[in-house]
Amino acid sequence: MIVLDGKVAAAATKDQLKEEVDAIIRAGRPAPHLAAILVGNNGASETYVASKVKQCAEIGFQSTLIRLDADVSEEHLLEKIESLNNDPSVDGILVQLPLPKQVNEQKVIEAIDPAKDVDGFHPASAGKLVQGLPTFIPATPYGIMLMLEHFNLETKGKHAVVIGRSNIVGRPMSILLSSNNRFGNCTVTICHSHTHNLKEICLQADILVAALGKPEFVKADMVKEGAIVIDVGITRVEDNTAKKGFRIKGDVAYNEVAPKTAAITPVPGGVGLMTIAGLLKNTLQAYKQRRG
Ligand SMILES: Nc1nc(=O)c2c([nH]1)NC[C@@H]1CN(c3ccc(C(=O)N[C@@H](CCC(=O)O)C(=O)O)cc3)C=[N+]21
Repeated sequence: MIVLDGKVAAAATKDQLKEEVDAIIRAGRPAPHLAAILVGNNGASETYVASKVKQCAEIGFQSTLIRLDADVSEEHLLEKIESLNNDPSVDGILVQLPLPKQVNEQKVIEAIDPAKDVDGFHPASAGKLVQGLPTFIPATPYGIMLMLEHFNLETKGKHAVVIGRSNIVGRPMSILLSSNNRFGNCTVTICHSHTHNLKEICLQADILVAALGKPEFVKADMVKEGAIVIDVGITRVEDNTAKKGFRIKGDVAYNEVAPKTAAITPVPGGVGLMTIAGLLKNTLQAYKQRRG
């Protein structure tokens, strides 16, 4: 069994990015610039956005963090996005989700200039992904692809089962795995809350992607011997023995599942770190497309 270490794979991606940014800076050109909008003060969102900003600095990107109050109006948030759309120094725009209930998330996603849509959540980006056209791939599925690439795992012809059909992970992941490319060409089954016989379907998976957001949902009796297991879950569960008062749990019961697998991603330290690597890669891509 190999542990698909996100720290190792993300470091490799970031080293490549840093080299490219160094060359850009040496040429006297401006650095790629990511603008992130964080609304309110959700603990997990704070952690993720802080990590994104820090990692931008590590590879030489410029970043701007815009913080808005939890009770911000939709109108004000849309105005902020419009000003970032119109700011030529901004290459990528990220609005951290989830948003408070007075804001229509879909409206916000559609307000972002597709040329700066480094999350790949805009319907124009999602549509291109479905048609196999070049686009911004949502960061988590992109990160998983980079992980498969780093560890040189084969996907062609395999049966991939994706649990979860969200616009940010499950659905784009299933599209990528079924696409005609190096880390696709799978036969894909998408499972969700209405799926009958989930366990039997999971047992047929050569590649099992758990992206449903239920801690330790995937048990050993749902996993085929020798499968590749990708755990996208990151739920904070209360734990008074932990320093911060919580622990992070994946969607896979790691301890019982890992021994059966050929390869598995840990949580934390797996897909989450690759998600940020995917976002950074998209930001450099946006820079190149916008500024040559
Ligand atoms: N517009 C938008 N884009 C996103 O890409 C987006 C989002 N909204 N909302 C929330 C999800 C979640 N997400 C993560 C990013 C990093 C880690 C990460 O770094 N995880 C580390 C640390 C975990 C921790 O310490 O909490 C790990 O898994 O080892 C996890 C999850 C991005 N998301």
